[in-house]
Amino acid sequence: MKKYNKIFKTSDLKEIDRYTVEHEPISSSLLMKRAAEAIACRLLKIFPNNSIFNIVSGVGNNGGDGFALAGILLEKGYEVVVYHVWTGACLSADCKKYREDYLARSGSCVDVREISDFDAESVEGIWIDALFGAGLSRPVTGWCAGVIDRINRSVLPVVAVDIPSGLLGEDNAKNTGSIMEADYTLTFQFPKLSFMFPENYRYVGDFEVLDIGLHPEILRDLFSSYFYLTPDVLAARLPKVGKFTHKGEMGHALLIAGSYGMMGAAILAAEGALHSGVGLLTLHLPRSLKKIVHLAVPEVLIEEDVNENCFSRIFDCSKYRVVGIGPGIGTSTETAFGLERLLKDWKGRMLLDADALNLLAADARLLKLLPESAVLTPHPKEFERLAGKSENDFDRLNKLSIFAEKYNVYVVLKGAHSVVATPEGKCYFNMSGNPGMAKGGAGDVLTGIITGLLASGMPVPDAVLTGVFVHGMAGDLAREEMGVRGMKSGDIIAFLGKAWRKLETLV
Ligand SMILES: NC(=O)C1=CN([C@@H]2O[C@H](COP(=O)(O)OP(=O)(O)OC[C@H]3O[C@@H](n4cnc5c(N)ncnc54)[C@H](OP(=O)(O)O)[C@@H]3O)[C@@H](O)[C@H]2O)[C@@H](O)CC1
Ligand SMILES: Nc1ncnc2c1ncn2[C@@H]1O[C@H](COP(=O)(O)OP(=O)(O)O)[C@@H](O)[C@H]1O
Ligand SMILES: [K+]
Repeated sequence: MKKYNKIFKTSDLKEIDRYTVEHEPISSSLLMKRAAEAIACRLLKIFPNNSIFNIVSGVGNNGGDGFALAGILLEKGYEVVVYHVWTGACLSADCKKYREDYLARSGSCVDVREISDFDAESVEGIWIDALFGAGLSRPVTGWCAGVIDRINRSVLPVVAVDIPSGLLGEDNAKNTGSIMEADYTLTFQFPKLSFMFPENYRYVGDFEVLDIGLHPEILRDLFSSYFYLTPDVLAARLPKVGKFTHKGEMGHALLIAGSYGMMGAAILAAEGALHSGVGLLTLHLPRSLKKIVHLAVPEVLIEEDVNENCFSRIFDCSKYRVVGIGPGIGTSTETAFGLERLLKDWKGRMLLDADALNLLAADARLLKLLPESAVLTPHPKEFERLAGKSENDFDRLNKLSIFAEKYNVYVVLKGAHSVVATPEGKCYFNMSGNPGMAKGGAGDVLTGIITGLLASGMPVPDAVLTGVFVHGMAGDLAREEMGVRGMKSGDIIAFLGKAWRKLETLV
């Protein structure tokens, strides 16, 4: 079974590097060349019309990547200038080698030993940031910070090699030094943890992970509690749907959603579940509102609440494999009572979203009633109500992990890189999705998808991770057709079938 890809600490890179050099085996300078070739290849695809490259190199191996890249671009006939910023007196061995190779081919190089040596104003083309990489050990201050600040004031695009210079790989929240504001970051082998945080988008820009063939054994064996989701791994975990499968096997889900004025949430969630393989779906609805839903989603079975306008009580859940509750249910006292009764009675699979989470936050007693391995899908505001304010994105991630462990639940913190925290203290970052999904109702669709997958019997973590990824994938397909502005939450549903097909073809 394919394993989920890990996000390592930047401080782990030295060990991964050392292991690769020893066991592939490959010399460190050839590994650097391989990395530079991967950067060159991607760079020329992103900027097909650019002919001038201004590479800012430091003295470590990130600077070495810069010189190796400069050599490759020079050979291809591009105009290249390296600004070699002497941030320290000693060059790493490979930086020295590729600097000498580059100079031997009459590559243009400006030695920058103080800020007055660095003129960023008359420059054309694009900037390549190879000043500091994973070896950054402290915030960047002094005249080196001036180099970063001048590039940040430039209007030219900036592409960071491995990591924007000055950005710390994990907790960057208290960094007071200068940090490069890249438009793109081309990072080696795995994304760095700090790339996942909204706070750092202004530095990282859009990032891509380049496979530079670091040794699979060390990537497998080195510990990390952080992972990122890729379609190949999820596809390999999709259960087969057999020829003689019947609807009973695909599972019967109960969705408790909607209230007066919020029936759209129920419809979106129901559609999400129906397009994610559920065998049977029952929607539990306030009495007066069932007609609207039956016309919109004829495939669902409907169960009426005793209350006209909101959810108040469920009497028997025994026939369901999963109960999903929350989208659009409101927070009335009747609904709070209904949720409390449900939590006291139901110990099976469960997903809680939206107002169900707000009700949990309002009454901490309810948290203790959560069934084992329940799934919670808060957005950041809902999570704040549940777990309190966070000082910054890194702090929020820690809180999330602690919360998931404490209550023995899976928590999906929704966002551009939604993160799934597990009861075992692991965190999985989603890599699909786009800002076109930042629209009301997108979360309701996700609730439906995960509820549907839980009904089909998939292991809980696989159902949650697959649901989060495929939701983003459908959003990405919708964006391809109608763009970030043109798409709406219902379009995520419209493209769910194609997203499933795409994932299934990777098996
Ligand atoms: N791992 C791999 O498999 C591969 C890795 N590769 C590349 O290697 C990069 C990591 O290289 P690296 O370890 O040499 O670190 P890098 O960031 O270039 O420089 C460290 C230097 O900066 C200095 N320094 C630090 N902070 C500072 C500050 N605030 N202000 C001033 N100086 C500061 C530090 O000094 P010191 O802390 O020792 O005083 C040291 O001199 C990685 O990001 C990737 O690009 C690829 O080649 C391919 C394979
Ligand atoms: N910028 C973004 N990039 C990727 N996905 C996003 C982005 N903004 C929102 N989403 C996704 O859209 C969904 C929004 O959910 P939520 O905030 O609960 O919306 P609602 O409550 O209106 O349904 C989440 O799954 C989230 O991950
Ligand atoms: K860099």
